[in-house]
Amino acid sequence: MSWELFLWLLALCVLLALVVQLLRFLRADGDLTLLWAEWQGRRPEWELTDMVVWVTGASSGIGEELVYQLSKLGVSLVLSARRVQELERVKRRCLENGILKGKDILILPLDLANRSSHEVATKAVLQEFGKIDILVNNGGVSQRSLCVDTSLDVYKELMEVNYLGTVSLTKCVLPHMIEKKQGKIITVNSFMGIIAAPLSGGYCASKHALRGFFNTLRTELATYPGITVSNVCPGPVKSNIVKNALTEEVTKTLGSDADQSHKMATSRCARLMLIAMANDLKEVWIAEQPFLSMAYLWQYIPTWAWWLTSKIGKKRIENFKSGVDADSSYFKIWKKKHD
Ligand SMILES: NC(=O)c1ccc[n+]([C@@H]2O[C@H](COP(=O)([O-])OP(=O)(O)OC[C@H]3O[C@@H](n4cnc5c(N)ncnc54)[C@H](O)[C@@H]3O)[C@@H](O)[C@H]2O)c1
Repeated sequence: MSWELFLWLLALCVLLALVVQLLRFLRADGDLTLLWAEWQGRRPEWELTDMVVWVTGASSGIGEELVYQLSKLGVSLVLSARRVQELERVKRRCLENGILKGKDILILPLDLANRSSHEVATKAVLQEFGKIDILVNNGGVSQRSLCVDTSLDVYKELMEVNYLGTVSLTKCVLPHMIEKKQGKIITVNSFMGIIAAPLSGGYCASKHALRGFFNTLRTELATYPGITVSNVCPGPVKSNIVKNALTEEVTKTLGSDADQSHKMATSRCARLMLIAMANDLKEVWIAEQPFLSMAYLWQYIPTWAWWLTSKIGKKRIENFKSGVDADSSYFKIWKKKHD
């Protein structure tokens, strides 16, 4: 074979490999490290057994689905949120579908905004189970309103619940993990902690703040390699987050159940979270395309990201003003093509 032919064949192979990778990327629903960990990494079924896992926001959406999947792994669970009845419903389902017994699940009502209660709650968990191996900071509230229209009280509430509440609970649990030199702190952040988008100024600020805090905490815990800090950043996932989103006033939530067909299945998001937990990944991005590409653009080509975000942003505001879900109408077209 001549050298020329060999080089042509080599170029063709490289091109084919690139096309295959591109096609894979178009179907990816997590960042490359996370998907690698799913393929080759530690399995949650081996890594997360016999642990005490405390999940906030366990009464709905991502937190609820996560505890169902955890209840099949043989862990002890602490379910926290504000509504006891909802937590009892979730506990019942855990017992019906999982391998846990009643004594393995503690219902612990908790309001993230009521910071003075966090120390007592932490003591209650330690009293019940003697340890806390994993804290999943999942509870949170979103926002749909323009900056010009939004009362400062809304921003205050978002920072109280999403940021200060989460930081407060983490600070209560941290001394225990430091004493044991062991633990995992998982915080459900958001794409809004990486990128920016109209209608979510306060939410975006609270999630950016969380990312800054937990990235700093990780550097401070460098002398404790047994304590790991993970930021989980989902894109749109099916849940009640938009329905419960705050609007211009702190007393007013969006209230309507918008079309969620363009969003990722909650079960898939929870499974990828378990992979991140089992493999101690520092930050993971969980989203279907085209949302996933937006995170890559913001991270690696911010000039293009700004250009695209301002184009999409205009449509997002138009949708919101005409009462349609901010994202569904245009991303649904992409999704239909690829389903
Ligand atoms: N669903 C998405 O598209 C999406 C995307 C990115 C990030 N997230 C994040 O995922 C996490 C879970 O949200 P979700 O999508 O499951 O929404 P959800 O509304 O279904 O669940 C939110 C949970 O947080 C709890 N919560 C709210 N305020 C609280 C408070 N003051 N004290 C204690 N608990 C409180 C709720 O009771 C509920 O259990 C949130 O942190 C959210 O920011 C969601």
